[in-house]
Amino acid sequence: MSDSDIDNGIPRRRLLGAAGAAGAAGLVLGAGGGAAGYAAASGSGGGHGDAKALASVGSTAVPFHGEHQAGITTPLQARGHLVAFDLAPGAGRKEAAALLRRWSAAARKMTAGEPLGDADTGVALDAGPSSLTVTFGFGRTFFGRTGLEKQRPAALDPLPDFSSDHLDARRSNGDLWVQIGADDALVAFHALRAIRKEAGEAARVRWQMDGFNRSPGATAQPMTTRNLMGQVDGTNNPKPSEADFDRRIFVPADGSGEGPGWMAGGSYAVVRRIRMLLDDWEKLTRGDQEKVIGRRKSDGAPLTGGSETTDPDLEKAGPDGRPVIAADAHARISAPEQNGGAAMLRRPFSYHDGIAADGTPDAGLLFICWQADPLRGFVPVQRKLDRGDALSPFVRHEASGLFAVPGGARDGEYVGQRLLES
Ligand SMILES: C=CC1=C(C)c2cc3[nH]c(cc4nc(cc5[nH]c(cc1n2)c(C)c5CCC(=O)O)C(CCC(=O)O)=C4C)c(C)c3C=C
Ligand SMILES: [Fe+2]
Repeated sequence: MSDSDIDNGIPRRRLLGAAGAAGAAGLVLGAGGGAAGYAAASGSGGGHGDAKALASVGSTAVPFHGEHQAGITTPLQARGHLVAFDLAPGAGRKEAAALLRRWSAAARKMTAGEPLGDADTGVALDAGPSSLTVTFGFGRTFFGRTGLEKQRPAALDPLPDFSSDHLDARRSNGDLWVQIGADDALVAFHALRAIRKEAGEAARVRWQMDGFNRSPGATAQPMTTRNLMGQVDGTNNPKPSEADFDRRIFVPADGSGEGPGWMAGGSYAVVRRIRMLLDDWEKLTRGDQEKVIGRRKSDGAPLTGGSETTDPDLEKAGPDGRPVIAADAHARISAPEQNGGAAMLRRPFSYHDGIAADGTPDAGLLFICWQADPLRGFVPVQRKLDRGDALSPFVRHEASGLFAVPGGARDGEYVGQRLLES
C-alpha cells in the first residue's frame, strides 16, 4: 500500500453502506493513544442508497509508524490475540528479517483499514480499522537462532522462578511474539489469520491466547475496565501525562539507555496467563473481596475513602487499631512506594477458554505489563506478591513470557530492522 492510498487517515476499504463522506467521523489516535485528529471516513460506495456513517468504533485508526510501537499506550481494545512463534528449523536471520518485513507491511495496511490484496480472506471487509494494533516482540531464544547473541539485551534474562508458579512451558516464551488488539472481533481475527499466513515456512505457532475487554460504548462514559473478578482494574497505572512515565515504560529513544541501541524507544513486555479460581473467589462476601484488594468493588475507591482516583491512605488505622488497607492487600503490596519505586504499565485482556477438566471455569487474566526494565518493574513486584498477597489463593500463574519489543518503525522501515540489519 502506498501512503497515497490513505488520505488524512481515511482508509479506502469498503465501509459498510458508506457511499461517500456523509458526515462520518473517523478518529485517528496518536501514538500516545490520545485523539490526534478527526477525518471524514469515505467509502467507495457499497451500492446502498441509505448511506450510513461508520460508527466511531470502526473508523478509529491507530498509526502503525511512530517512536514506539502501537499497542502499548493505546487504550485497551475489546479483543486481543497473543501469539508466540518459533522460527522453523533452518530459518535464521535472513528469513527472520524477511518475515518481519512481511509482517510489518501487512500490519501497516491492516491498521489503516486497507485490504491485503488478492489473498485477503475478506473477514474484515466492511469494517474500518477499529483501533487495530499489531505489536511485535523478540523472545530470548530468538537471538541464538539468528546468530544475534551479541545483540541480546540483558533484560531478556529469564524471569526468576516464583513459588506460586504453575507454568506450562509449552504455553510460555517463544522466539517471536505478536500482540493483536482491535475493537472489533472480526478485524482482530482477520489480522490474526494474516499474521499466521505471512509466517509462511519461516515460523510456526508455539502458542496462542485469545482475550477480551469491555466494548467501547458499553458504559455511559469511558471508565477503567473491570476484570472477571468484577474489580475495577487499571486505576493506579502510570499515566502518560506523568513526568517519569517515559522513563519507566520505554527504553530512552535517544539511545542513552543501558542495553543494545536497537531497543531505543522500545519496551519489555511480561506476559502471564493468570487463571482466576472464580468458584472460590465468588464464595467470598463482597466485604472480604474488597479486603483482598484494598479497594471498593463498586467504584474502585480505596477502602480509606474518596473516589477511584483518591490516593490510598496506607497509614490509616480502623477503630480496632489495624490498618484499614490490610498488610497483605494486593493494592498495598504492589504499589511502587512499597517496592522501591518499581512500576509497570498493566495492559491486560481477560480470557475465557470454557470449562476445565475439573469443572471450574478456565478463565482469568492475560496479564501484560510494559516497562523499560523488568528488573525495575514486574520482577520486584511479583517477588513481593509471591511472598504474601491476599489475592494469591484465588489466582494461578499458568504461563509466562518475556519479550523485547523494539521501538516503532519509521516510515519505510520494518519493525526490528535496526536489530536485523545491524
Ligand atoms: C507483578 C505484578 C502484578 C500482577 C501479577 C497482578 C495481578 C493481578 N492484579 C489484579 C487486580 C488488581 N491489581 C490492582 C493493582 C495493581 N496490581 C499491580 C501489579 C500486579 N497485579 C500493581 C502494580 C497495581 C497498582 C498498585 C498501586 O499502585 O496502587 C488492582 C487495584 C486497582 C488498580 O490500581 O489497578 C486490582 C483490582 C488481578 C485480578 C490479578 C491477577 C489475576
Ligand atoms: Fe494487580
